[in-house]
Amino acid sequence: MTASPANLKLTIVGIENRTTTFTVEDGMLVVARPGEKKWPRIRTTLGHVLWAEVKGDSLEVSFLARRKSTSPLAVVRLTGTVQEAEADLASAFTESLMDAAYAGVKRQRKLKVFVNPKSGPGNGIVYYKKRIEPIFQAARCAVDPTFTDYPGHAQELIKELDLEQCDAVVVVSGDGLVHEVINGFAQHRDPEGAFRVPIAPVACGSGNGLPLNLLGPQDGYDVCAGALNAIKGKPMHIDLCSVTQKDKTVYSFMSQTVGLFADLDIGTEWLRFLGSTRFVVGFVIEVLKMKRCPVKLSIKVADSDKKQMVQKLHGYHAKARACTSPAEVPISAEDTAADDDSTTAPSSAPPLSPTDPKASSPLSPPDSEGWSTFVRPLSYVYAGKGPYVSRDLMQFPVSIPDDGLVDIVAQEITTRKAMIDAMDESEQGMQYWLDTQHYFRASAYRVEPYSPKGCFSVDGEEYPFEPFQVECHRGMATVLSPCGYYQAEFRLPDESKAS
Ligand SMILES: Nc1ncnc2c1ncn2[C@@H]1O[C@H](COP(=O)(O)OP(=O)(O)OP(=O)(O)O)[C@@H](O)[C@H]1O
Repeated sequence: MTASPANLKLTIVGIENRTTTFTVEDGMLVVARPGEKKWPRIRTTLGHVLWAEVKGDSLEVSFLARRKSTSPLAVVRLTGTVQEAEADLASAFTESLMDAAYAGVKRQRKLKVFVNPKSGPGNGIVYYKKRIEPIFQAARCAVDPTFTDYPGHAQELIKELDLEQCDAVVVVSGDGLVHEVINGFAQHRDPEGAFRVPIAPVACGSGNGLPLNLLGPQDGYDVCAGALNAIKGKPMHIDLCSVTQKDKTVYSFMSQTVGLFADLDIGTEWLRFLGSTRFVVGFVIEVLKMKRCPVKLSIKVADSDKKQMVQKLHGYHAKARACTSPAEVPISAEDTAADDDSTTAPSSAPPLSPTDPKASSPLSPPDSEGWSTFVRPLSYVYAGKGPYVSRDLMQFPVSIPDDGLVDIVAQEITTRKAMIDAMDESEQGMQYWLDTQHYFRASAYRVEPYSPKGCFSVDGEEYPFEPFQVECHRGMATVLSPCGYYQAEFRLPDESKAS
């Protein structure tokens, strides 16, 4: 049989004594099972095929598929007996199907898996055993699982990771355990080699910013989509931020915050049972308190024009989508402010409305080294990489994965109503357009508290409320991604209304 993915077809009668026809057409696997009542015709992309083989007279085809376009992914494993007359055709079919399903991807990855039994509402172990492990087994991956026993357990083990024996580190948890893995890599005897090992997050926590950014809002919380990404995702570089306090440095892949959102992150541990709703409830509680954030914020600004930042994002996405492989995703010179002139002043004044009486820049002029100071009273400072920090909040909508710039939101004190209203479409990042929400892209920034009391959160984990400096390091870590860029759509407000 001269099988190519365009014309593959196999009809056998050996699966549950029914005639089953497998067809590959237009990059899809179609399985027709006329006698099957519940799911007679399954259609799924070749990328969702986990395994296909004939061994002796046994056929197995395993894949992920959705019953409806909005359903989560489910594992389907079809096994049956192949008659002697069908054997050659079935072997040729499964070999061609596997070639197409794993084009450009190493089969049977070696996966180091961490499962946090305590993350989010505490479903990690159940999800792992019932939904994730069967996918790894179907794909014949070599899996080394650890159920973490205490905070810091994953970090201790990752420091000693045998890099030769690991194609990816899978983190079945929230963002806190990813933070541990990143900092374990930094302490590895070969940190450069360790940071080349890609991380594949599978969402089981409360925030799950990283899986949302990599898999998008539809699949971000789908543990099957996360498992598939671990098996087939392609390496994508992301920036890390070093956060230095006194003589200690930690690495942050997602966020650093002081003020309202830090109080929320740290102060709502008791609401963990609510899952991601914890952050919505916590936000309302903190807005009602409306505390000031007593800090001095200094920034090495690269960009602060909101519309231009959106246009740059769109330019980046257009190029990224034109690439077939994440490794090819380019960053154009005009998108890479971190390269040469990251210490220059903002390209234009922040977009305050023309009638705003305070329509002067909220930043002091830059000093000789390019540092400016934010000069208005603050409610919070929220900085980070990656658009989503949780399902309900696209905090950094114009973030680009590896351009060496960290996004910084400086929220000026405003009314409670304005803060609550702004959260209305915060899952689409619409708070970005608030006049009182100042947004900078920067190579570095510093925060110096004026008061001894407060909370400081890095990737959702608590750190001392003491001065800190952050520097963004271009492409320092690696994650797995289905497409090579953050999957979050963000438009100019007039475009959003038009659609
Ligand atoms: N067995 C364990 N018992 C208690 N804590 C643990 C255990 N294993 C890991 N941890 C810690 O649990 C903390 C929270 O984990 P994680 O961030 O993964 O979940 P989450 O907070 O629910 O999610 P998110 O960070 O996305 O909001 C991390 O600081 C991690 O170190």
